[in-house]
Amino acid sequence: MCIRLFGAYLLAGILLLLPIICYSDKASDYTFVREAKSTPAVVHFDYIGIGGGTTGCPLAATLSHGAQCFSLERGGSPYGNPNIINTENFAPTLLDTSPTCPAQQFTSEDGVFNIRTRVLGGGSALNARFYTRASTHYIKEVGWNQRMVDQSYEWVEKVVAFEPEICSGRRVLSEMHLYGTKVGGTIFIPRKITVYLHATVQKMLFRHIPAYGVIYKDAYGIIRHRAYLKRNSKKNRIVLSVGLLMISGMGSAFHLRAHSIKVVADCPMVGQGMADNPMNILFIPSPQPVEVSLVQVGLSNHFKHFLSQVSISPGVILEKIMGPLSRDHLALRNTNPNDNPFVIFNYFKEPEDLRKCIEGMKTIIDVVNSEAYSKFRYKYMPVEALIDLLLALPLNRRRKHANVTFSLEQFCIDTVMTICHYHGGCRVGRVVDKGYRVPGIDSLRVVDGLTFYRTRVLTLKLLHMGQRILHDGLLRGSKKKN
Ligand SMILES: Cc1cc2nc3c(=O)[nH]c(=O)nc-3n(C[C@H](O)[C@H](O)[C@H](O)COP(=O)(O)OP(=O)(O)OC[C@H]3O[C@@H](n4cnc5c(N)ncnc54)[C@H](O)[C@@H]3O)c2cc1C
Repeated sequence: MCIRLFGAYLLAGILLLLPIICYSDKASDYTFVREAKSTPAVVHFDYIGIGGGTTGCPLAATLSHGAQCFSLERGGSPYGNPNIINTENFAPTLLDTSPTCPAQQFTSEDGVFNIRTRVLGGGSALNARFYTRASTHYIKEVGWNQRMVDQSYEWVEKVVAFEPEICSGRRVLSEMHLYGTKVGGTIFIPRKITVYLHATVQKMLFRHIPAYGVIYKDAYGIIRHRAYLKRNSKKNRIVLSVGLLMISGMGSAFHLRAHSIKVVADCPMVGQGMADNPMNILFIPSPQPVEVSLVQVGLSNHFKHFLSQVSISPGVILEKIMGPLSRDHLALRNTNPNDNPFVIFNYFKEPEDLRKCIEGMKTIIDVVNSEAYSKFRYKYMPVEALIDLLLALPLNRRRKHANVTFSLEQFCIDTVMTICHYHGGCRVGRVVDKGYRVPGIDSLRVVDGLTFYRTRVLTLKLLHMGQRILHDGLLRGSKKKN
């Protein structure tokens, strides 16, 4: 599987591809978005969402139908930030290392540079805008409702996703996510959402087993804020992303005790099974100017289209492996939610992943050597020279072996990068059940990218999960059995 990327984000910064001013979104009037430092010390809500990212925003919008919903995001607003709203700043945003920047860099134990997001909208505010539908096989496998899935795709494709268009600029998807999410055929306008920015949740609060609230820190570093679930609410839930599970006391008891964390539930599978889609690239210098754009063509469904377009668009060609079999784990280094954890993905541990990478690279080389591509590369640079050029760049922190130019197997291993599609670590059936509950903790749902085990159909999943949680609350409200 290959994807064409004109300006792979890390390389683009290094290689200074041509900046072209394209488009920028205007900040919307978000009266429900506030700074955490100006908030009361104690608040009560029906739902508390931790993290205002790709998962958190649409979930909050969905859950706010008929309930008071509170969303806590550790980053700031993407609006007015030129690094986020303009496509040409894609690479500089990812290379920014300032303490509050939207893209918090980390390096996995594999020696591969990676990104954690820190901004309202999360990955949707930063990412490369590549969107695909999931296969019907996948939808059946995870047990989702096909009718609702189809409806959701229609909505996503009408409101959020759009056809690739060179120089169309970036859209901040969180705007769509916060304003309305379609559930069961209706667009809800989330008047009952309150979003706090620069609100870093420190941990969840448990009374015996039920989760009943969270403690969060504001931009001044003050940890006096508390948000509690309303006691008399029929619907109350905390919905969070995974990292905080361990800090809050859910994980391997052995690991938690090593960090002096009180064990709420011994869940040894939390953090296990982490995978990341490995990415390998070739950079092909072109005698012709290269226009900057993000990932806009996926070859899974559009391979023929891609090949037909190759002659007009030189640049970087990459391949990534979707749903790699190689997996490893995530563990805490300390109890600060802002610090990066220990993460190892063990890329290419499984021979099948390596086989796919070699196949992908062979396809890329065939494209580069094709007649159609010839005017977009220098004739005196054979593929070996392109590989040598790549090796001269700080792609990762891995050892480069002597045979890397001649062995595609070694090339894959030594030059592996990431496309930031890490997943696993809190898988359905291992940590959470099909309703995204940690068994035994009814007031808690864990929904984020780490609950995936294979592919990426996030927006769709959120629409589905929001409806499930709502439905669950409504059933509880009417005293029906769960
Ligand atoms: C550079 C890049 C390019 C990508 N390109 C694509 C692409 O083209 N197509 C695609 O489908 N996917 C892409 N992805 C992946 C996609 O964006 C992610 O899979 C998705 O955003 C994950 O959603 P999430 O809700 O799990 O996490 P996020 O969207 O990262 O949201 C997590 C949020 O939680 C907040 N948070 C974390 N801890 C706390 C805390 N303690 N308190 C309060 N808030 C907290 C974070 O600040 C963040 O905003 C890309 C990702 C990156 C980084």
